[in-house]
Amino acid sequence: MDRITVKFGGSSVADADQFSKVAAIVKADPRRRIIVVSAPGRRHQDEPKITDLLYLCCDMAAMGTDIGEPFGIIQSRFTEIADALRLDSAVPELLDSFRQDLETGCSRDYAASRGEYFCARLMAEYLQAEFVDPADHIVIRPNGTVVPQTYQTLAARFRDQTQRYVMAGFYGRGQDGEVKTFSRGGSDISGAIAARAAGAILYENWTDTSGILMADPRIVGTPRCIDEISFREVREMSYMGASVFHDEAILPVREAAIPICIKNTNRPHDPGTRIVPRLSQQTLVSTEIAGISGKKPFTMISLEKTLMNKEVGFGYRLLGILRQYNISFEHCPSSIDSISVIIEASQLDGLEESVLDDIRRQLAPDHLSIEHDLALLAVVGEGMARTVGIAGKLFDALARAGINVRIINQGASEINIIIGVAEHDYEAAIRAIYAAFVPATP
Ligand SMILES: Nc1ncnc2c1ncn2[C@@H]1O[C@H](COP(=O)(O)OP(=O)(O)O)[C@@H](O)[C@H]1O
Ligand SMILES: N[C@@H](CC(=O)OP(=O)(O)O)C(=O)O
Repeated sequence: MDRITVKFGGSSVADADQFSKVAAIVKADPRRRIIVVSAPGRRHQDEPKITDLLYLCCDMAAMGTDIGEPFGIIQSRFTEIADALRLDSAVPELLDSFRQDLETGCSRDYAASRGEYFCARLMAEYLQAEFVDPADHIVIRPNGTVVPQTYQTLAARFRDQTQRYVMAGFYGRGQDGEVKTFSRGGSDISGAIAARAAGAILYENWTDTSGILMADPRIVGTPRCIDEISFREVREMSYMGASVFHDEAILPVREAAIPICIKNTNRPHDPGTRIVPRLSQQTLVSTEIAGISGKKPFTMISLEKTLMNKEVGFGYRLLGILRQYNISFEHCPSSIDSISVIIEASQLDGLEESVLDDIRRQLAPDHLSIEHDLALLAVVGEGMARTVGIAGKLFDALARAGINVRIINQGASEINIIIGVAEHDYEAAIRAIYAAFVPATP
């Protein structure tokens, strides 16, 4: 039988009402056999996600502080779901022994993983499906990819085509055998791994928006939904801040060419966004850009040195200094006598002075400067390389909005243009670009 893997994000499992929407969606199509869930997310804007509370408990316990308050919130959220759905569940009892694990000292990854673990157990009970613990099957390498054997063991676990399985997202085990999580938002990756292992014909990712929107809805009022987007485009958009789908979640399904659909749990009949290996001709001819995303804050270190271009290995030595501090860089624009590196600001926390000192000593620049509080925006689209006037339209929009562009960079793939602006111009820049490419309908 053809099977569909469905992943429900934190907002889709935030309370008992959301659980019942999930059940209705699963039961509406008998091919939806592999279900992956995140930990309960926010029910409203001001509430923390369960995962945030778990990290908090773990950090508080490590400092010897009483975890009563945050743990109480976690406990009542799971208990409320179990009670409202009338589940005779072991989860409330398991939570008591988990509290002891936290208080006697467990790893941060183990603590964070319990949000998905308890949620999946409740969902399996509710759907009368088999619970799958990913720690038994998914082996995660230090770089966040999984060992190939993962797909075989998981495929064997999912072998009964008539059965429904509920697997916890976000974690597996490390090569040392201990519970290990993916990076934040990583249940999307778990869903992709499950889809590939099950040989699914489709990976549906259910969230709280009706697909991938052309811009972040928290910045642009009601952005247009993208009907179809390519694997390459979505990876760029997600990496640059479109948090609705994890940028690494494309990788497991890409090789198997499994299409993905982003759908809205609260509006299941909306068509959603199709993520496909290659765009259809219709999308290619009808879209200038796929969307705009962005993130912040970034820091830019800039060096000037006359005849830098003749000093073989100058850039190599600069990046070598960053490497010594285990700092990765985002972009590295250069000109004849100058070079800059743009770095995610948090990576320089506590290291800034030492890094600058090393650069001064080892590279002796004529001038060295550091600029904080920058934001990066990405305008993404496969069609951009072939369309005349995209850059003109983009920079004209920013100029009209009075926004000073600090950085311009275009990747070799030509599917994105990266623009750096001051952090305080970030939202205005996104709105200006969006309005230029998506004129308001009267
Ligand atoms: N381009 C975008 N399209 C859709 N959502 C976006 C985009 N950029 C940012 N978001 C945010 O991502 C949220 C969905 O991601 P997330 O909170 O991880 O969902 P889930 O709880 O389903 O995992 C949306 O509610 C929205 O605020
Ligand atoms: N719960 C984890 C993993 C995850 O993917 O969550 P969500 O699907 O709510 O983004 C996190 O908050 O990072």
